[in-house]
Amino acid sequence: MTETDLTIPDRSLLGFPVTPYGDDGELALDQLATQSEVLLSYGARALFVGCGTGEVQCLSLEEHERIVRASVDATNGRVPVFGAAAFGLPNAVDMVRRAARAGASAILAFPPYMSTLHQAALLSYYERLADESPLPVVLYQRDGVVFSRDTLLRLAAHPRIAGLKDGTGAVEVLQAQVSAVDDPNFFFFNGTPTAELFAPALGAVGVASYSSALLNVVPEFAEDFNKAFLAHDTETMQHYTKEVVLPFVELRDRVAGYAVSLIKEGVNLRGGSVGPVRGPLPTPTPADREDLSRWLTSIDLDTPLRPKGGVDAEREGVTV
Ligand SMILES: O=C([O-])C(=O)C[C@H](O)[C@@H](O)C(=O)[O-]
Repeated sequence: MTETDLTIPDRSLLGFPVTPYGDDGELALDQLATQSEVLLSYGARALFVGCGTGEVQCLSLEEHERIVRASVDATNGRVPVFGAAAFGLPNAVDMVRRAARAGASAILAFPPYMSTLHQAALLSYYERLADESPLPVVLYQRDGVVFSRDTLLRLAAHPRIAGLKDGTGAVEVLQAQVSAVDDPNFFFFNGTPTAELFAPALGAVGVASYSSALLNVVPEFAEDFNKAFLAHDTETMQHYTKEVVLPFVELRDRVAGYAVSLIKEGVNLRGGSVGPVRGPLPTPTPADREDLSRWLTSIDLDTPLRPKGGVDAEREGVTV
C-alpha cells in the first residue's frame, strides 16, 4: 500500500512518448506537447516521459527534468506523469528529486546496473531509492533484473513502492508475483517490447494494464486493439496481431534498438517532426525506413498524426 494514490485505473492503456529533438539536436518541447495530446486523446491514462521509448539513456539529467516539467505543464493534471530514475543510485536519486521538483506524480525505476544482480543487491538498491524518493516508485523488471517472490514482497511492503512494470513477458513469473503480492492497489503492468503482443497472455494472469509504444505511431490501431482487449475479443486481437503487430515486430527485430528507433521514425513518417534518435540508438537504414512506410500504408495509417477528434483529424479508426 503506498502513501500516495496514483489514481491509475485498473486495465489502463499507458503512454511512453518519444523525446522530440529539433533540427539543432536539442529538445523540442513544443512537439512533446503535441505528442501528449495525441496519446491522451487515444486513451493513454498515464505518461511515462523520458523513459525507454523516450531515450532515457540519451538524455542528460537536466534534459530529463525539462521533459518532465514540459509534460506536466502540457497534461495539466489530466493524467499522472512519470519520470525515470536510472544510472546508479546517486544519479537515480538526483533524477527522482528533479522529477518531483518538476511536478511528476511518480517514478519508473530502471534496473540499477548493466549486469545481473543477486536479490539482496536488488532489494538494497530499490529500498534505498524508495527511502530517498518523495514520489511513488514503480519497479522495472527486465533482462537481468527479475524479482524473486521474497524480494518483491519486501519491496511491495515499502510505503513508496507502488508497482511493477514487467518487460520480460514471462507469464509464469508474473503469475507467481501477482499471486504473492495479492494487493489490488499494487500496480502491475505489462511493459514488454511491443506490449500488444503479450497483452492477451499477461491479461489472463491479471496484468491487464499495458504500455504501448505503438500508441505513438498508430494510435488509431492501439486504441482499437485496447477496446478488443478490454472486451476479451480474442478473434479481433488475433486478427490485429497477424495484420499489424507481427509485421511491425519483424521490422523491429531487424536491428537491436529498433524498438525505439522505428517508433520514432514512424512518428516522423506521419508528420510528427520529432527528429532522429540520438546515438547509440541506431538510425533506421533507408531500406528499413521504406519498409516501415510500407507497413503504415498497408494498414491504411500513413496519414498525418492528429489528436483524436481534432477538426482536421483525417481518420479515427483502423481498417485492416
Ligand atoms: O520503456 C519503454 O519505453 C517501454 O518498454 C514501454 C513500451 O511502451 C513497450 O511496452 C512497448 O514497446 O510497447
